[in-house]
Amino acid sequence: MTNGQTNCLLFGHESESSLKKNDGVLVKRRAVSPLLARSPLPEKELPVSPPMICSVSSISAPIGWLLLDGLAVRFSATSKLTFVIKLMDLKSSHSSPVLTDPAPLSKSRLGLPSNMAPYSPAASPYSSSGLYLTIPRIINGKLEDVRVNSWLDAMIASSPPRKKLNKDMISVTQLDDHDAAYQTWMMSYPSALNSFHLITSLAKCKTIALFLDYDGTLSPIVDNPDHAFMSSSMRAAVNEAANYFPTAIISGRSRNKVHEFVRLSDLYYAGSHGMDIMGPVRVSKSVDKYCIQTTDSQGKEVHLFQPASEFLPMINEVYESLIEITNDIIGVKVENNKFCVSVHYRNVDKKMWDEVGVRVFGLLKCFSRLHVTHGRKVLEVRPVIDWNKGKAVEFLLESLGLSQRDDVLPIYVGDDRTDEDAFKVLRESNCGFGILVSNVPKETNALYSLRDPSEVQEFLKSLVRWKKSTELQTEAIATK
Ligand SMILES: O=P(O)(O)OC[C@H]1O[C@H](O[C@H]2O[C@H](CO)[C@@H](O)[C@H](O)[C@H]2O)[C@H](O)[C@@H](O)[C@@H]1O
Repeated sequence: MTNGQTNCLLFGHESESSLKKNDGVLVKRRAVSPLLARSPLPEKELPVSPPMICSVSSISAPIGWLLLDGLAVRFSATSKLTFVIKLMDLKSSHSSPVLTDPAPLSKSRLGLPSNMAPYSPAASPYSSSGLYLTIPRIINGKLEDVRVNSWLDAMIASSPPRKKLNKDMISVTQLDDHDAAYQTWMMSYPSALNSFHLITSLAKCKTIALFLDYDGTLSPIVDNPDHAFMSSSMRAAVNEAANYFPTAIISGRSRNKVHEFVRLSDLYYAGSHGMDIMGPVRVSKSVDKYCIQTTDSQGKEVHLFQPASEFLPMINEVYESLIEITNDIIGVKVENNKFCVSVHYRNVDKKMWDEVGVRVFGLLKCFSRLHVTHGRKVLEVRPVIDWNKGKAVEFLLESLGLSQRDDVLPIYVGDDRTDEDAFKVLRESNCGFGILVSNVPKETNALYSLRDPSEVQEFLKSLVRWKKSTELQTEAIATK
């Protein structure tokens, strides 16, 4: 590290910063040398004063990672301006407090030696309260401190650009930088396809339980949420996977809606971010007032678990109000997901995003038992209850008789912030792992990554091929 200008490389944007600091700039840094990235690496927090970010040019993402002389540095800024980052004074004493990984992989029930595990930093849980970083930016040629602390920043940062980069509009250097940033990030979150041998060696003699998110994981992100169809090849891949592994879809959509999209019967469905689960009849004898025994569309006995059932009238009321208060904003779509409501702003002019937020958060002031979380260009209004996709995974594992067992490997595949709850549960329990679907670097509690739904499909097919071949080998050994 040197004083003065330093070359930097934009890592793409991530969703939110966990950093809280009012005076000066606080950065998290992490070495990204290929050698180090393979082992659980302590993150260091580095308070920098005077601020290290001091002048501006061409970074348009509000939050992200920079590669500075081999160190990954997270930055945050309001998005409407562009930034140049120069390193002025790092004051790196190397004695700053060390943030260690809360779930050391060396203790993992996965049996994965720590030096083989892909490093994943301890991501902070996402919060809807926005960002907390003071950062200097240039306004009209003047350097000003800006407190970035709003839901608008979270709305802007909520989703990577979906459209393919237009190679005519963008320089080769920028394309190279984008790719280099992704490749560097993948050292920490390796491709689940490239790491397939490692994954199957972990899965040997274990029951894999599959948990799959829907939008952005099994279906590509599209402008109209009603058109987020699953391809027939993906349906076939999920169906085959469900023949070999207990499989559940866990979606933010209503359970009925996601079932309409997936149209497969041999799996379990959890809608409304896990607040509406139709699962197997539970072996547990404990009485739960939210759990009722019923039959599914095929007449099979199932358990229906709806921990937010008392919120139904409130959710319907807020849904009607949200339609009313946003109907003059072109492009807003309000979706009733039964126990939660989505307010989509993907098709709203960016200039109006602020207004969408003002109205949604304004209305929510009258509903203290509801809160808002951020998804991909969507505000999700949900009951304030201690339930999420992570709890849904735990609930389903227990229902299937697969919890607290060393011979079970749960794998959760998802692309969005609400999936982080599930990644975190698996990460902290050390019994399985998450796979983040993303084609841009993001902070995550997942262990592996896949670029897009087509890679998810390939991964599912590979799991089935592997399972079939191990079964054949076992049969061959048995008949010898
Ligand atoms: O948990 P998920 O299954 O991923 O559901 C999360 C939200 O997914 C849907 O919205 C997202 O996908 C849409 C279709 O591609 C896209 O138009 C939208 O911008 C995305 O946010 C769904 O419509 C929401 O209700 C879910 O909350």
